[in-house]
Amino acid sequence: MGRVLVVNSGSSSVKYRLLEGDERLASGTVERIGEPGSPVPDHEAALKLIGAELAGRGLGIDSPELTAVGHRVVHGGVTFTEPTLITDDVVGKIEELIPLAPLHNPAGLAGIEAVRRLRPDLPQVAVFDTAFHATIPPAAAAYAIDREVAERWRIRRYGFHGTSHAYVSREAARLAGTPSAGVIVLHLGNGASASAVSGGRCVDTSMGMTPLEGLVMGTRSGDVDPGALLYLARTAGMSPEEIDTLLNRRSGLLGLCGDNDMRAVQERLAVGDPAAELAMAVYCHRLRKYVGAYYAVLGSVDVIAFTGGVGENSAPVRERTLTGLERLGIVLDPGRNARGERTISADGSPVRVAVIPTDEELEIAHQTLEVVERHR
Ligand SMILES: Nc1ncnc2c1ncn2[C@@H]1O[C@H](COP(=O)(O)OP(=O)(O)O)[C@@H](O)[C@H]1O
Ligand SMILES: CC(=O)OP(=O)(O)O
Ligand SMILES: [Mg+2]
Repeated sequence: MGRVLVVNSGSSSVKYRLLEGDERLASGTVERIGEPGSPVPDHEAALKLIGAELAGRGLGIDSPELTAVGHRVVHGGVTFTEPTLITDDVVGKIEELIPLAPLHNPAGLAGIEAVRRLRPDLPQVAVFDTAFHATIPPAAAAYAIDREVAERWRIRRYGFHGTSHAYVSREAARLAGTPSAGVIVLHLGNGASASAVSGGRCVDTSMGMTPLEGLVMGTRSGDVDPGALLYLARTAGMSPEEIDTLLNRRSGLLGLCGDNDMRAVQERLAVGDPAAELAMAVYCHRLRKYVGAYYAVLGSVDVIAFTGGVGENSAPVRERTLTGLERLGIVLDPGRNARGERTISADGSPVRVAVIPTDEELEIAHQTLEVVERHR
């Protein structure tokens, strides 16, 4: 057992948790980093706030009881397929990957550097979002573009939210009672991704080279015809930066109806708002398509698991995504779904449908301790 601080740096938030074994000593979130009008201009400022909060409770980075710090690092490229003890060399390699994840990797690095300045001796571990997806076979990982270009520019499917997909698929297999289970995980937060997992190994995922491909998200488009982007560049005269902003920040639910928060979309649905109806319809249609695709990829599915803020809390999304799929052996129980029970499929449904709250921080803590103990 040891005491671990977990720092989960997202593009605009930092979540932290201090754990002793599985016991939570402190936790919190700093949000809206760098947004207009926010009191927190950047990740460094967020980390200072967190450091001060912990120090104020006698639990600061300088406390001798602290065994290690675990950081979420979003992009590990092909370089990192395992949680990794941080050294100067590792930091350099994470820096080299910044062009692949310009919004996310600098945030992870800021946390690592902040701790190193205070406690250069303290073991730190990077836990990569991409690592769980390293097992995806070439048939699913390669894009059908010129091989030389793809290799030179490292263009392939990496996948993200791997810590969540790993944790939730393991819980789902436990629920199914067999480690060889076929599992489809639907991680639906602000970012959203689906994965197909067979016997604990990921075989496909919806996010790609960047966290933009796949499902409809709060502000990100997910799948779009790449031809449309060429058209916007050539004919509409949009710059790469403008297209980036369009797809990452002005699309998804926000682009379709003006609200990126699923709760707001649902409230507008209740009063018959047509833009909210379209947003919900596109969101759930995309999800349903990926469920069908991953069903075929796996060949046999034991559990479909919903997780993330939307997956854990939105009965309407779960219902719209999976109703009418009885011929695939997916039989939802409307009462259980409305109550958000752990199992929301009907008794006797060949495929179990489950709501499994994700816990990225706990998973990062476990992986961090494993790495630190291995290096002892
Ligand atoms: N009761 C709820 N009903 C529907 N959606 C919800 C509910 N609670 C939270 N959400 C949605 O969850 C999303 C955030 O998910 P979360 O996993 O917390 O995000 P993050 O990716 O930042 O960790 C938001 O779109 C929010 O609307
Ligand atoms: C990688 C990614 O999309 O992360 P988030 O959902 O935290 O933005
Ligand atoms: Mg999340």
